[in-house]
Amino acid sequence: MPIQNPWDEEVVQGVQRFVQQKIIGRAQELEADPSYPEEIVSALKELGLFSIAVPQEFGGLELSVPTYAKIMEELAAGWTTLSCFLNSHTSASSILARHGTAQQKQSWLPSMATGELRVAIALTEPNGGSDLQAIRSSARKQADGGYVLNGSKIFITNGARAGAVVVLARTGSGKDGISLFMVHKGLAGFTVGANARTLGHSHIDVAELVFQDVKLPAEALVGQVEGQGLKQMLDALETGRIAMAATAVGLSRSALKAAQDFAAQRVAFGTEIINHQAIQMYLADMATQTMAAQSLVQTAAVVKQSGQRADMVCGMAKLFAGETCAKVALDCVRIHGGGGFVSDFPAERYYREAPYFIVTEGTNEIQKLIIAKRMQAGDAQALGLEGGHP
Ligand SMILES: CC(C)(COP(=O)(O)OP(=O)(O)OC[C@H]1O[C@@H](n2cnc3c(N)ncnc32)[C@H](O)[C@@H]1OP(=O)(O)O)[C@@H](O)C(=O)NCCC(=O)NCCSC(=O)CCS(=O)O
Repeated sequence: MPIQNPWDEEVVQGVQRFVQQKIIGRAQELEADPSYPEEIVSALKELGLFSIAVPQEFGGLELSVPTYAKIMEELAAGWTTLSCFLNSHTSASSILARHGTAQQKQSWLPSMATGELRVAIALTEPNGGSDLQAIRSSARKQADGGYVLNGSKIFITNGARAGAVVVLARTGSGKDGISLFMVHKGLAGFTVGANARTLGHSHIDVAELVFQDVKLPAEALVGQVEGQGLKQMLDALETGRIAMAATAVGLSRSALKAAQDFAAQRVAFGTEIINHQAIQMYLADMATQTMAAQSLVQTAAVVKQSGQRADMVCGMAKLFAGETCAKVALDCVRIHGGGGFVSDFPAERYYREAPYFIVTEGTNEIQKLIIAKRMQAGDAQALGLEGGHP
């Protein structure tokens, strides 16, 4: 019986064609080229991929979460950087689509859909990132209804190239004292600091953003309600975690393919190394773990699409896919032997890129805390994980 995939096949096939025609065989060269791949970003715009979470009435594709996840996987199977161009922008679009006022949607979403306006999300601060309630950036309400924003953010993906940023800031105390703001670049007092140098994805900005007495209009407050920012962001992070888990699956698939191809042509002890059981054991584990991660990511995407709270299963997908990716990338290096340690083969790049999926979008240790907390809340039962123990 054919498996009924939960994603939109036609859209996914279009992305697969793009990856096949424009990326496969070029990723090493693209990664090594220090210039920014404008041509590739433009192609992503032409494909409509900056509009994945934008409702159709604002010019978007309004794709389902399973389709989004599959697209991220396919892009990453070509070059993980492609998915990293899209993740925070898609999270920002979904925040506006789900929580923005009619006026906010009208003024932001059409230009975000074309990619003319790229938007980043800014959570992490110099004093920490795992504990979102500990943020220190503040937005003080003014007599005219506007706000004055102060604080700084670090490690902001696409932060330098984005034309605007969704900023998490304190407007009061406690968990209900956090709000989200749409902040345009170019506002007085908003500066972009240095881009961090990173282990992989050299074309993705990892920027510092500084806000010094930035005057925001009242309309900058997402949804025009204070105190909802933490929940709005935690909800968006569920999709962000699925997206990064799917990207990790794409990378794992590439590492698996590279390892298998190398093993099929490399000769040792009188035969191609793929004929040695030691190598077969690795390949079998890599394939099984990659497929398990792929299935878990799609399960998380289906749960998220259903509208129910999905942080437990999204945490599981991000945890498992991230750890699998790191392991599969390391095994790919092992199978390449010395060749895995030099940049002539992509194995070395996969190995440098993989740890990103352990730490991004909430570290994997944070995912474990979320999973354990939601088990206490009964989500394991809802996901069908409860046993028959009396
Ligand atoms: C670890 C955390 C989850 C800890 O959260 P807290 O313990 O501080 O908060 P909670 O008490 O769990 O929740 C507060 C409040 O929100 C509600 N909630 C929680 N989760 C959700 C959800 N998924 N959807 C909706 N609402 C949610 C919860 O019920 C509480 O409300 P009530 O009390 O019930 O009314 C959190 O701090 C966390 O996730 N930390 C990790 C931060 C993170 O992921 N950072 C990564 C940043 S982005 C990045 O890495 C770069 C990528 S980029 O795109 O640039």
